[in-house]
Amino acid sequence: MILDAPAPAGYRFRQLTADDRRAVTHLDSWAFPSPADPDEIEKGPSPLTWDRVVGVEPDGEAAPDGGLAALHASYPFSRFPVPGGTLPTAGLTWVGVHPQHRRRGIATAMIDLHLARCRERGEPLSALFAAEYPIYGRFGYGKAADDVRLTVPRGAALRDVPGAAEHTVRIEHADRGRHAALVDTVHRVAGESVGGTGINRPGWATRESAELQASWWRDSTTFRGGQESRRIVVVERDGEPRGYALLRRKLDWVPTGTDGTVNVLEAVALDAAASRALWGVLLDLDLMTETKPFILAPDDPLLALLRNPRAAGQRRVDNVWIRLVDLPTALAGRRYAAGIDATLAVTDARLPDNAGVWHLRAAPFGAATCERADTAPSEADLALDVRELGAAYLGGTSLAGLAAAGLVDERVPGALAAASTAFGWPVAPVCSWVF
Ligand SMILES: CC(=O)SCCNC(=O)CCNC(=O)[C@H](O)C(C)(C)COP(=O)(O)OP(=O)(O)OC[C@H]1O[C@@H](n2cnc3c(N)ncnc32)[C@H](O)[C@@H]1OP(=O)(O)O
Repeated sequence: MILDAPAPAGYRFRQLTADDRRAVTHLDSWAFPSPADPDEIEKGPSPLTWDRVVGVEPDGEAAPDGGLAALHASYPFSRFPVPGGTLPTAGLTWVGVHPQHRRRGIATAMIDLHLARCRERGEPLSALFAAEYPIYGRFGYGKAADDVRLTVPRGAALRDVPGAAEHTVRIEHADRGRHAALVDTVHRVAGESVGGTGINRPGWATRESAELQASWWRDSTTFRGGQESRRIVVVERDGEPRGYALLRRKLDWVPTGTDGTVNVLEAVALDAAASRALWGVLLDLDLMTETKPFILAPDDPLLALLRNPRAAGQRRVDNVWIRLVDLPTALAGRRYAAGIDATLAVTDARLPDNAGVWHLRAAPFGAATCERADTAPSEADLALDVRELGAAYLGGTSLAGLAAAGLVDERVPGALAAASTAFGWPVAPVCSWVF
């Protein structure tokens, strides 16, 4: 794997291994302050796949706590959902620079190395969750999905769905041995066929690696923030799991009675009836005053089932960001919601191979091709930066909306409406968990 990319003067890259766990934990606690003691964190499983973890060390004398000035890593998503299919994708994560070493170009050098390694591994996309919104646009990542955060009052009325009452409900302590297979299967199937429609949900990454699995099921008191241990609600029909929710309740006793919150970590259902059955439980737990789903797709069934969604105080938050690393493979690797035959003049300051004019052709919901075009950029149908292509890639950001903001240039009249429709997708992109 490439490591000889240039680091800023005075620093060098080093491939890390599991033996570097202590240094990684300490650096991470500098980058992301947390009340958790690094020694306590070290006792649990790490989510990292070590051959994807690269550290930055200062030349000369090693600093304390393992000597790292910075690190970054990526999660392996071999089947990352894109519109109508999947592509190998690197989930960039754990990007952190010690406060003493920041603003010297270390993150920039790490991301250049990350993109080079993605290419070497044959990953045409990189995805991430941004700790702060302004960081990643400069590196060619576009905000490709939003999620919705709600606070639903207890007992909020839901519309009826035929068949919901035919579900049985289990409420149990969440346990990896007992529930991991159920959670993985329902989660995967729900992403492949949203609500049983047969349409997939772009961005719906699965926790593929053994390391991510182990870390996901960890339930240390250190990270509970005063909440109970993790519980699971499973709804079943004819003995088959049709949905689940992972949750933690928090209860405060106040002079007027009780003030409790149901924090829902992840709620997934395979069809409308299962969704209605699941939320019926989650919105009516004793001693609770409100239910807070952590991440919901903007088109999650709950929003349509609530009789008064306005009362749940909806807030949209940026979810997955996408970077096209290998542009032609990425554009040919998804499906399009309408036929498209267009030339795109693309700029990409970090990966010049992606720049130039590309000819994208696809039948509606069919296979696509993307080839270099012998067209002058001034004569291409549309012109845009790779960042905007990343924003539109999962189908959740409209090219027309970006054009209205001056970020996409329509050079041939009519091309924008056609391309914007084609780049859309019937189901909103989202990832149900933060990586
Ligand atoms: C996918 C993930 O892992 S998200 C996690 C990101 N990490 C964190 O938020 C942890 C805390 N922050 C940090 O560790 C660091 O500040 C980082 C990683 C965000 C940036 O590292 P640095 O080495 O300081 O970045 P670098 O020096 O390469 O800066 C490059 C440019 O980005 C800008 N930039 C860096 N961080 C930020 C930020 N948080 N907000 C806005 N701009 C930023 C710099 O000003 C610089 O701009 P310029 O090129 O116009 O001068």
